[in-house]
Amino acid sequence: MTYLAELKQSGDFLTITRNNEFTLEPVNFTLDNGTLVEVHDTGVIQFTPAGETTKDIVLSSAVHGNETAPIEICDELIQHIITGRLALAQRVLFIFGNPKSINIGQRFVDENLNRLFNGAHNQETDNPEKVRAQKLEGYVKAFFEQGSGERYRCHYDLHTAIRGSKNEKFAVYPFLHGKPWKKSQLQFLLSCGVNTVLMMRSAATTFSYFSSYQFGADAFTIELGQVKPFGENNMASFAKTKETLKALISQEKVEYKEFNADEFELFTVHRTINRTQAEFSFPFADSAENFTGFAKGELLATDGDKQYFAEVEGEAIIFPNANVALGQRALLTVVPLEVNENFI
Ligand SMILES: O=C(O)CCC(=O)N[C@@H](CCC(=O)O)C(=O)O
Ligand SMILES: [Zn+2]
Repeated sequence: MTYLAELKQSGDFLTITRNNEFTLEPVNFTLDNGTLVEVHDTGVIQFTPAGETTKDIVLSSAVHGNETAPIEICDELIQHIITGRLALAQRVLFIFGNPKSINIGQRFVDENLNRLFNGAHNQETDNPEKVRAQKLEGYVKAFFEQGSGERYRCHYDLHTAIRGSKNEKFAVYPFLHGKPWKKSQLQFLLSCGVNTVLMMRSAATTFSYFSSYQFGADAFTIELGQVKPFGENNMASFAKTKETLKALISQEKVEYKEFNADEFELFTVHRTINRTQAEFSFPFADSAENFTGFAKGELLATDGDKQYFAEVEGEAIIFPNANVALGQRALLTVVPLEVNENFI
């Protein structure tokens, strides 16, 4: 195995992944502490500690290759695990989603990988992202289904946002089809430094929705900050996230402080505005931040000859992106949500 010795010595799975953009020969080996390391593919590495475990944890990053801070967080965790600096207490599957997009420093190569999950990759044309989405679904399926007995499943898909945000860190809580939102998961997010959460109201083709819907995993897309090139991230601003993820994977149990609704800003999606025409624009500048609120009646977007106006006082924008492919989401709008009986 050309890369096995290098991986064992350095733990630098990210470089090995970046040097093998589309495929990587599977290998496995055992660390001195008894943890089994299995490389399933480029960017896909699984750790199974010796002894009893109770949780199956998926940590993904680089689903968009230009979102480097989450990549750096996972890279460090993987290196610390392989070099013995961090001993695991739980099963963990790390995924660098789109290696080629990391190397070109772009959100994606041909198609947004994070719109190709939950079966959306089955559409007509084939491209590397479609092939990759199908493979990643298979690795996550195998990982969760390998776990025997009653086990806890979670998948945290780590991103950063294109624009700045009034709430620097926030999470997207995939639609749960009426199942209750979990306060314990909000406590995990708060421990990561994330106090702002959007509750989605419809099915999606995102990685986090896939794990939530298909395997009942507690899952989020977690926006940890703003897109920056490698080396330009202020890693100090991710310290709480790193520490919380480290505790999650290296401890048998993790205690979070008591839930207090006052510590959170919760939103629910008011609507999704898709780009259907080539002529699509926003009236606001590229510098407009996520969570910017609009007065009722203010223009939000123009799609061809259709104009969208804020329907609710304070309707706020999330993920505005006029450059998405036709038919894809160009804007989410959200309105505040209070903790209610659907939170347990
Ligand atoms: O900043 C943006 O416009 C997008 C940032 C990002 O990649 N967000 C995810 C959210 C996925 C979700 O809705 O769960 C995405 O757009 O894929
Ligand atoms: Zn992203």
